Amino acid sequence: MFCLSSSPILCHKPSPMPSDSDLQILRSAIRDVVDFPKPGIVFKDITPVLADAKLFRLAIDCFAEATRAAGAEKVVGIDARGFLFGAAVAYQLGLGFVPIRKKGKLPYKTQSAAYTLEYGEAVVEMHVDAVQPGEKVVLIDDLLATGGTAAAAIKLIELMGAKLVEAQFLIELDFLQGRVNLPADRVRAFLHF
Ligand SMILES: O=P(O)(O)OC[C@H]1O[C@H](OP(=O)(O)OP(=O)(O)O)[C@H](O)[C@@H]1O
Ligand SMILES: Nc1ncnc2[nH]cnc12
Repeated sequence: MFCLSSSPILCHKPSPMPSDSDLQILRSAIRDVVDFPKPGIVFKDITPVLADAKLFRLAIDCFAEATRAAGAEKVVGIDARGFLFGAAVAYQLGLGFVPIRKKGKLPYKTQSAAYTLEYGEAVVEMHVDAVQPGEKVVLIDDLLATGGTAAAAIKLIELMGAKLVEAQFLIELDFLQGRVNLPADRVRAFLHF
């Protein structure tokens, strides 16, 4: 699309925020898989959302409208499911996309952060030049459980001097209270379980 605006975000029509009934349809498409990847975990499977064109668009519209409203200048997505939503949102809004990856996958100089999550522990990394000091970034992932992964990602963003304007998730597992490990006033989830 040709555009005269100096702000890339203004080049794109705002996406409509999905209605409550749309969110209900989206919620009912999330599949529970019991005892995956470990006994005792009820895994929230988003693949039925990804596979359905209308539902995938609804999910992207949720993130895109919130990201636009937050005034983000860049989208950061978490390996791997955060890439599926984050990259599409960045494209939709005309913003750059930055991957935070599991240890050993990024080729250039990295900053790293260790963390624990609902079913394990890991290390995530981000390229040292991926975000700029003062840059407004939105963090996107599919799911907030204990908040360990997102807290590590936010630590990387802030170590680089960028400003987290919002951390956004398609799903929040409310009973795990992951928000307490994050800046709760800048956390948004579209579906709650
Ligand atoms: O809030 P937490 O307890 O930290 O858990 C949430 C994280 O767990 C899942 O990622 P996972 O590490 O399974 O990686 P994947 O996206 O590659 O499947 C999910 O996509 C979040 O990133
Ligand atoms: N219960 C869960 N389902 C899907 N992804 C997760 N990541 C952490 N906990 C999860």
